[in-house]
Amino acid sequence: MEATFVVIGGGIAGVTCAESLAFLEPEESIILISESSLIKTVCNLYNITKTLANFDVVEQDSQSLTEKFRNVKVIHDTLLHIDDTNLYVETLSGVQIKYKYLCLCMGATPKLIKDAENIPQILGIRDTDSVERLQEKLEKSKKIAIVGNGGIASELVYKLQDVEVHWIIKDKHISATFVDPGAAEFFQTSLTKTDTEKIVSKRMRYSEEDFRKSGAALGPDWYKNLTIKGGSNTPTKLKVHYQSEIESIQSKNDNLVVKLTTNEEIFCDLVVSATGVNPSTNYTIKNSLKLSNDGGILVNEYMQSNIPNIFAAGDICTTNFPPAKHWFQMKLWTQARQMGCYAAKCMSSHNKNEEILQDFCFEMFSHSTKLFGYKVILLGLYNGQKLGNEYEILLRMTKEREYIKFVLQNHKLQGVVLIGDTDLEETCENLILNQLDLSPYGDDILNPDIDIEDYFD
Ligand SMILES: Cc1cc2nc3c(=O)[nH]c(=O)nc-3n(C[C@H](O)[C@H](O)[C@H](O)COP(=O)(O)OP(=O)(O)OC[C@H]3O[C@@H](n4cnc5c(N)ncnc54)[C@H](O)[C@@H]3O)c2cc1C
Ligand SMILES: NC(=O)C1=CN([C@@H]2O[C@H](COP(=O)(O)OP(=O)(O)OC[C@H]3O[C@@H](n4cnc5c(N)ncnc54)[C@H](OP(=O)(O)O)[C@@H]3O)[C@@H](O)[C@H]2O)C=CC1
Repeated sequence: MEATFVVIGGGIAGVTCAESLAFLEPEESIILISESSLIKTVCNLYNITKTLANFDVVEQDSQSLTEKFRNVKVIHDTLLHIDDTNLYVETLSGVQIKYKYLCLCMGATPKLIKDAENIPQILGIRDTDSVERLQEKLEKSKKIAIVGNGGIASELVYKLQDVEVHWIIKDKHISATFVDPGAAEFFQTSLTKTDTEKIVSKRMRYSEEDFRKSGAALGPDWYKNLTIKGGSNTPTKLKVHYQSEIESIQSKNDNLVVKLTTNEEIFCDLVVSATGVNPSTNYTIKNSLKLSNDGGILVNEYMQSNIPNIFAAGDICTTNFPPAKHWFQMKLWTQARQMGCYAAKCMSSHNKNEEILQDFCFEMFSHSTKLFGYKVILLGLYNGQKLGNEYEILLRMTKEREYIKFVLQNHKLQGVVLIGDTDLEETCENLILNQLDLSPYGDDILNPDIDIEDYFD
């Protein structure tokens, strides 16, 4: 078997890459290798601003892709080996597929705490199977511990019902991968809300029917229609263990004893390790691909690895080019989609010997999500990333309504955190991109009596 373009992985990066190739190269053959018959696709895409987009994510039968694009073939199989000298891949079922260009989009797997190897009550979350396992174990649990202070932990803590939750975080404030201590304080009231008081999400989400197995990472609002309930008949109780790490976990008669670096001990039924991801390395290759310290395939500004006709996109790759001032990589859905699309453009341009222009999406970091029931928009260097101590912060907060943080350097906007319905995303994006001198406006820029949007119209 052979194809001009072979793409591996049925997650958002791989599927977007295959779809984009089909559009850009209608006369060339494309093979997508997906481990399952369900693939992730994006629909109802609309741009909120130049860099921010909202979209629905649906899991579709891979046949829909082949029906839509006659030059795409989907093979349900697993990549085992790449022979990059003779340009073919070998799969688990023994098929060899020759390629001219190969794009690796095999995502990542949860990076669990070390005790997980020996203790089955320590779980991670990545795909629908792992969530089902969590649901099953939770039903029998009265008390659980969650370790990690990023996206998954923040979402789980808000969603869990009928269980006592001990949230173990290294930092002085919650949700540290996304927000600063001020915003964490803003979220505090949400933490103590009862289930019925919690704000219902109105954003993109899966329907019950869509929530099926695919092996790919779950995405925005994955928990929306799920019941994630413990086995306690009392309402959810939460205790946050700040500046704590796990020292050891012992399993005693199906119960776990979690010892923290603060010497505290937690007796619980289950531990959820929400401690980040490791890029997939579940294949072999004849010559070496250069990897970053975190195991990601290093890619240049054209999503190209050190082996010229092997490209990579999404959670499996680590960017290795001087980024634009306001951009940095994070393992997120949006970036996986953008990289999948851009890798397709790069491979196609390479194939046609055309010049490649870097995509606008690498100009500025942008992320739209939901935390503790609030809309959260992060733009540019929203936490002062890359700025050292050389920046100022302007804040405006109205309890339970909005939290706005501007990060300024030399009176120019470098990043923002917008929580709640602020309607400021477009204005802020423009101010970051065009680096307007804001000194004439002073602190008035966040004066609630002034409509910033009008100001900069
Ligand atoms: C619980 C959860 C919630 C999240 N929420 C958000 C959110 O709200 N917003 C956001 O922006 N991001 C979110 N993310 C992150 C986002 O889902 C990922 O960044 C994104 O899906 C990565 O896409 P990908 O295509 O690179 O990888 P994946 O989705 O991991 O897809 C990789 C695919 O490759 C397949 N594969 C692996 N190895 C092989 C092989 N050897 N051969 C063939 N196929 C293989 C896998 O089965 C999988 O289908 C969330 C992640 C999780 C786990
Ligand atoms: N709403 C959203 O946008 C969501 C996004 N996601 C994405 O899905 C992926 C997986 O999510 P998640 O697992 O939460 O990963 P994240 O990278 O978001 O967070 C991992 C957290 O675990 C901490 N950590 C790492 N190792 C340890 C350890 N050994 N002990 C204690 N804490 C540790 C990290 O701290 P430190 O950084 O200090 O190492 C960090 O706080 C991420 O790419 C995430 O961005 C997931 C859910 C929602």
